[in-house]
Amino acid sequence: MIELKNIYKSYYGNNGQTPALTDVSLTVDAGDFVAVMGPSGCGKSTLLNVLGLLDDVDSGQYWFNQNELMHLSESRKDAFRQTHIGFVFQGFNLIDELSIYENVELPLVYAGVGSAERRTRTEGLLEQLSLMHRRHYRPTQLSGGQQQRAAIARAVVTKPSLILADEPTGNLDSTNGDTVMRLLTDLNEGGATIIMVTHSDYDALYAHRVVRMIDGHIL
Ligand SMILES: Nc1ncnc2c1ncn2[C@@H]1O[C@H](COP(=O)(O)OP(=O)(O)OP(=O)(O)O)[C@@H](O)[C@H]1O
Repeated sequence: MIELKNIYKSYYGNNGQTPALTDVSLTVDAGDFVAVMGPSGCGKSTLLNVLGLLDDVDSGQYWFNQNELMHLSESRKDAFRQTHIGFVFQGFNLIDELSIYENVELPLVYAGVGSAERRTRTEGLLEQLSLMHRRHYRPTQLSGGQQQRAAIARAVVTKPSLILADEPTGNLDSTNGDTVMRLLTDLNEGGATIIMVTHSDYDALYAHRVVRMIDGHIL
């Protein structure tokens, strides 16, 4: 499903060049559940951003179902991301001005899904994640676990084939963390491919395999 070939990526700024990924190659099959682990600064988030088409690379190829993506125009990358990829960010990235319902529904609005279907899917997920009773609340009025569940609902409401999760339990206690990991497991069993960055050996047990990084390399 996914093949990264010889990816190099540096950040360029006032402090000169900072290499973040050095000759990274990675193959992920459809239906896999991969945990990416490694010390702080080794390039995990950069790798996830590259996989999510949020970051350009200096060189290398990104194949997704036989299509090379790095050469696409920005608008085609946007369209690809909307259709195929769901992101779960560490800091939730929910929009404070919108209700939980509106946050979860938003990707469907962008995708041009009709209102009846939007409602069915949004309510279905909110129900499944025990958030229906909080659907009119703003994100800041929810607990950390509820916010993370809402962020996952938003990430998966378009039924993406690839879910990218950056430390999805990072801000949660163990009970909420388990709920989130079980939810990711359910989505994986439903056919979604998952790539998850984590510092937690416990969370990595939910994955089928662990990819270890150090200094911008995959070991
Ligand atoms: N915007 C940026 N500008 C310059 N350097 C950056 C930028 N973002 C990341 N880096 C550098 O790139 C390297 C990889 O960073 P990255 O965030 O991918 O690491 P990480 O493994 O996700 O770390 P952590 O576990 O602490 O989140 C680090 O050396 C970091 O300092």
